[in-house]
Amino acid sequence: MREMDGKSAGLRVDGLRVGYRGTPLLAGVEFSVRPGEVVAILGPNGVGKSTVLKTILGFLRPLGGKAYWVGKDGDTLPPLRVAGYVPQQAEVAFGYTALDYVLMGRTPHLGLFSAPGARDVELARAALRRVGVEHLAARGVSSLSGGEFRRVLVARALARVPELLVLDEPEAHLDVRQRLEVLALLRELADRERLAVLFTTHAPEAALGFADRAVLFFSDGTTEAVSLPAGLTEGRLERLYGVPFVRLELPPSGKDGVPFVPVPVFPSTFRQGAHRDRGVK
Ligand SMILES: Nc1ncnc2c1ncn2[C@@H]1O[C@H](COP(=O)(O)OP(=O)(O)OP(=O)(O)O)[C@@H](O)[C@H]1O
Repeated sequence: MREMDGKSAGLRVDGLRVGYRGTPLLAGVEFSVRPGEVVAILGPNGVGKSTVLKTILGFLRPLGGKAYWVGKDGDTLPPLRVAGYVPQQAEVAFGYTALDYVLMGRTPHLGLFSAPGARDVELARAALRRVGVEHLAARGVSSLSGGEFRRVLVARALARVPELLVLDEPEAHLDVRQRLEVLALLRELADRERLAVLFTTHAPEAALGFADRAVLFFSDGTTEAVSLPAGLTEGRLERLYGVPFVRLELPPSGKDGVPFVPVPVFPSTFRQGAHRDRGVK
């Protein structure tokens, strides 16, 4: 891999400050995602995870710092130029088939006023095939299950033939098996096709099972990038969510097995509603 100013190819996020109307939510966001790597962002509701993704992609202006893509040949580009994006919420377009919907992912490659051609259709079909739902090509997107629609959204991002895949809570609202399959697909896209993959999640076990590193966004506005599995300690998770965690050690299951899972412990004070009385007396 060629280096530029000592920097590997991939996404670089340098001292990013994000927020709205000049008021920062998070500062000093610093991490990288190289081709073939999966990086997970973890943090409580409302801390700014989606805001960071949108800022990296250029939909929002940074309050400070920058995010850029270093290409294989050393060129620096805005990340949006090389990215496929799977938003947290996507409009289900009534009247569109899954194939039409995935074809929308080709839009940045089409000339002004030009319709998708045979190659666009082939790339869209290939994207549906890669996520295992080519058989749904002719189905209306509004008739798809949550899990099927998630895969179609990933296919729409892949139809751009991206080098970077950015996903906002890709496994939200899915059952355990579907979550596993979507996360395994992300790992496979990184391992087999050398995509750089960045995703947000509320599940520490999703990061532990499938990511190389995690970036933690704390509610005090600070952030920390940690290696996995070692960096996802009970102490850091408690600081992240304000809930104690215990470590469940797992039996060795081969060299790639996850050695432990952090489990949240819901304190009895919450069960009894005591937290609502805190500070009242
Ligand atoms: N357009 C906007 N203008 C002003 N504030 C906004 C805007 N969009 C989001 N926010 C606020 O910024 C904060 C961070 O929102 P964001 O969606 O980035 O959080 P998140 O970490 O992705 O949350 P969740 O886990 O609930 O999806 C929230 O308080 C939200 O209300």
